[in-house]
Amino acid sequence: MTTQYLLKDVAPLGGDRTDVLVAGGLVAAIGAGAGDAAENAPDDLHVIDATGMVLLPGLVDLHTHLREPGREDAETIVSGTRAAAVGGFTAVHAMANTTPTQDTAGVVEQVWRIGREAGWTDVHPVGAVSVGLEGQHLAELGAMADSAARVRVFSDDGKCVHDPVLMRRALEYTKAFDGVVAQHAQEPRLTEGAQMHEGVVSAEIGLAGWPAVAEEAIIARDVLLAEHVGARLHVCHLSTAGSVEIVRWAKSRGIDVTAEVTPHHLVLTDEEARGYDPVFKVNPPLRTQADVDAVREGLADGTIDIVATDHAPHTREDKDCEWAAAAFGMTGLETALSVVQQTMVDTGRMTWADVARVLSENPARIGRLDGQGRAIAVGEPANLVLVDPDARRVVVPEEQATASTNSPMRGRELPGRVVATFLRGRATVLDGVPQDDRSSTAGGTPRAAGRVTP
Ligand SMILES: NC(=O)N[C@@H](CC(=O)O)C(=O)O
Ligand SMILES: [Zn+2]
Ligand SMILES: [Zn+2]
Repeated sequence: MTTQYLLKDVAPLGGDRTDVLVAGGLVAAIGAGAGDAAENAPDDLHVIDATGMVLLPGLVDLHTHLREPGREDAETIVSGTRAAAVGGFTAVHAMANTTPTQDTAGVVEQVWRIGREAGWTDVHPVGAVSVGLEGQHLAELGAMADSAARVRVFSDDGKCVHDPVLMRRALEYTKAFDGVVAQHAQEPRLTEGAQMHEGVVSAEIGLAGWPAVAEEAIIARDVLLAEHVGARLHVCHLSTAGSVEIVRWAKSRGIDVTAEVTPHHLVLTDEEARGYDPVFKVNPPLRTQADVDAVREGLADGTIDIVATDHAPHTREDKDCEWAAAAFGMTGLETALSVVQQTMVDTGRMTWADVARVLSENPARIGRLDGQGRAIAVGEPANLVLVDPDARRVVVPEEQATASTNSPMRGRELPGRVVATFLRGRATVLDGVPQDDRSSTAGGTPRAAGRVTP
């Protein structure tokens, strides 16, 4: 007998309060009498008083670095997906810049399978566009698409697919199986040695700059290529006002482009670099307040389709050093929803239904996922996250589930708390706590953090 959950007095998508029964892996009943639909086994009915809480479809991340295989000292598939569940996610896309690279059917199947055995979230490996992310030869895109991992998102993330001919070929190939190329838009020559955003702050503190045009030039080229080929394109971690304008223009022209913004680009600026703390070193770099304002506006008006974490865990050795030597990247899975609440919901720019759109529905659609990002309706798979928007907490990276501590939100007070996460009706998180040893119904028992040896 599997546990059934009755969420009492909950507000689906922030709307009217009602009761929701989760049973048999599904949303089994919605409405005042939902509890009556529970099977006659009171011991197995777990009632949650959800007064004041919001129920959303499980979050879907299109851009997560899980680091396994190769850098299990920074994160593993288990620790990263456990962190994702704590953050309210039920599916993540695992970026391809692993060692070995996720550029063959064998490697992506391995990542997918370890994720499935871990049971914290669905894991959808992203396939590399080029062999070894080297930008020379196309990887075996078709074989990855046809593999058990059913790859639909392809990216050399961390590196830009710079060669326009290779980019064109990738768009042509992925079009054949309804895949998408997710581009890390960074003109390499314009960003050689770059350490932070090029602007007033970089000039004042003496760090080499990464100009906005290095991002915008690639996005402009790629939307034109996508139009020419008739393929779909996804823009990773867009960060400048100019990028928002280009994507807005491309969409108005009917080009099949989608774009993401990270939580950190919604809230932090290049002013953070003044303290030379490498926790704020990230690619693309933190930009100016005008850029932050523009990406918020772009997200609110639908120009930017999704928020994706770009969760990029790094070891202390790779981060606790001088700025120039430190790795690019910051963690984000466990704070993403709070940052979106703080910057978009609590400021009146978006509703909770909009949050569901940008953190669940749209990323699931872009990744062509089944059973994720769906409406909260009777008969749908119970991939859900229960949020208490009135809670507040101070971020302590050492207390997070991720294996790394490079959170730029350290010490900040953020609104909102994930109370529970359900993956196909099984609670991966309850009362904010990951459910390491709960027995499961589908997909195996979640495994505790630590390396899974396949
Ligand atoms: N975002 C980052 O600063 N770093 C990412 C790579 C990437 O997303 O470009 C990483 O893999 O560490
Ligand atoms: Zn990137
Ligand atoms: Zn990334």
